[in-house]
Amino acid sequence: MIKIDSITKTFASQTVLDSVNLEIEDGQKVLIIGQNGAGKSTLMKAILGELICDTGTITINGIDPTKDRKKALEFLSFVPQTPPPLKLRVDELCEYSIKSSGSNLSDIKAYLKDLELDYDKEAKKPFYKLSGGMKQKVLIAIALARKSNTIMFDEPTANLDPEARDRFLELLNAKFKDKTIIFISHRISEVKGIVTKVVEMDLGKIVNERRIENE
Ligand SMILES: Nc1ncnc2c1ncn2[C@@H]1O[C@H](COP(=O)(O)OP(=O)(O)OP(=O)(O)O)[C@@H](O)[C@H]1O
Repeated sequence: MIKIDSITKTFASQTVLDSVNLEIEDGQKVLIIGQNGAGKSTLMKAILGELICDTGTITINGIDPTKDRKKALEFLSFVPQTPPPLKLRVDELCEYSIKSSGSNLSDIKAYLKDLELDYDKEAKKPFYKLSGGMKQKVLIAIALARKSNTIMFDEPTANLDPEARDRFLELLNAKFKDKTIIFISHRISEVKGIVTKVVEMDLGKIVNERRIENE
């Protein structure tokens, strides 16, 4: 369970997170929505322990990510909005994740296959030379293969074509029903059919929270 209790963060004179309270139960599929600059990515950074808030607390299964980041990150996988320009080859990147997280190559390959990317064909290419959509697929497969119980995606479908987006959602629905999943997206339609709760942010505040029934 993720518990966010009254967090506030101010940069210079701008309050980008303003007394944010949120509880995410195990297995929930949460969409965080809001306009550019609403504070969505900043909230994710706070959950990941990358950002220390001015006030308030966050716990991931009881662990404060700013105090024991290593332990908190065992529970979390994250796919960023912008893939980093890594010079590592795809196989080296996968190897690095396998070593640091205890995942395995056959899972990564299987998820890439589900996303219609042939690992063997791309393995020797430097990551930065892949197309935007291919990079996103590699990062998604690596994140899914980690054994964490929560997966966070910042705009996961931004670089995916409609067919790849459908495959990504099918994969989550088929194999990740038990995981806690947090999406940031501008459109509910991008993650339709999977989300169980929508959290709307505006100017650093949560302005609306609603549950969604998926048939
Ligand atoms: N390190 C920082 N220093 C100063 N201001 C920052 C920093 N990080 C974020 N901000 C500001 O905080 C506000 C919220 O940014 P954030 O990236 O969280 O928004 P967002 O909701 O994710 O937006 P988008 O939909 O455009 O990705 C913005 O006004 C941004 O300029």
